[in-house]
Amino acid sequence: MGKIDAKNLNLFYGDNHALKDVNISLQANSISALIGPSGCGKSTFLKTLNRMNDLIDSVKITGEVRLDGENIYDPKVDTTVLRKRVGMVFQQPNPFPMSIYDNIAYGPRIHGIKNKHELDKIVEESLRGAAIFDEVKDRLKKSALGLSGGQQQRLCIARALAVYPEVLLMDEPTSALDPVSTSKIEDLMEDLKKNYTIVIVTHNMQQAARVSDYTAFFLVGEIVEFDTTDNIFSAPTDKRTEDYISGRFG
Ligand SMILES: Nc1ncnc2c1ncn2[C@@H]1O[C@H](COP(=O)(O)OP(=O)(O)OP(=O)(O)O)[C@@H](O)[C@H]1O
Repeated sequence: MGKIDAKNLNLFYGDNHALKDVNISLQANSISALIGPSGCGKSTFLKTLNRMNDLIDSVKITGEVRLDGENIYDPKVDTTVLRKRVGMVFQQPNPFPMSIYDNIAYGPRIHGIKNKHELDKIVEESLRGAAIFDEVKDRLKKSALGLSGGQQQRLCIARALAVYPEVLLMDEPTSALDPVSTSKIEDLMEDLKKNYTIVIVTHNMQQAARVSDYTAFFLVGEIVEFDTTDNIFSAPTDKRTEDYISGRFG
């Protein structure tokens, strides 16, 4: 059993069958990369892992996604609790228009933490966890919108960490960033996987090869191949995987 197991997972946007019988087991304390051409269902699959697709009216989902063995699509599941356990970082850094401190304290406050001392501790721990504390410690009360793009993205990672998640979903987290910020986030991911299960969508093959332990290759809604990143990049078993990673299509 993995930290997350998808079983016969299908997703339809109206008539569009966007995920076709996806079966995959994602291991704890590892980074799994989702790769594949545009429109093949990577983001859709990522969003099924914390039920973000529930927010779209036309969506129909069959099959299961198990988190620690329990189906997150069971009607009894509280999606607020689920999304606390399975946090998400988006492509564009999206800090709230408030102070750096309040960005991080936002989630914990919603979950009922009011004590200032406790919040101070969470804010510092989360910023340290996202390797940005030293850069912002003297301006915690200043607006988060004054940070650079790379700093904003690390702030968003810190914000995700502040509610003590178990899984971090990252949808192309570095595609809007310069190479230096990208490299900082990649180093950070390596560090974070000691404590979290990370799933990342990336268009960047080099990034998938650099940071991930496992790679899933998606094509028109199906997983063609899922294996260790070493195997996917050095000895793929499916010709379509080989063609994609060698740049013959996509
Ligand atoms: N909100 C939505 N409503 C309807 N169809 C959608 C929606 N989001 C995605 N789709 C469709 O589902 C399919 C998969 O899209 P998805 O965004 O998951 O692909 P992707 O692999 O992440 O693509 P990209 O690499 O371009 O981000 C596409 O056909 C897309 O048009």
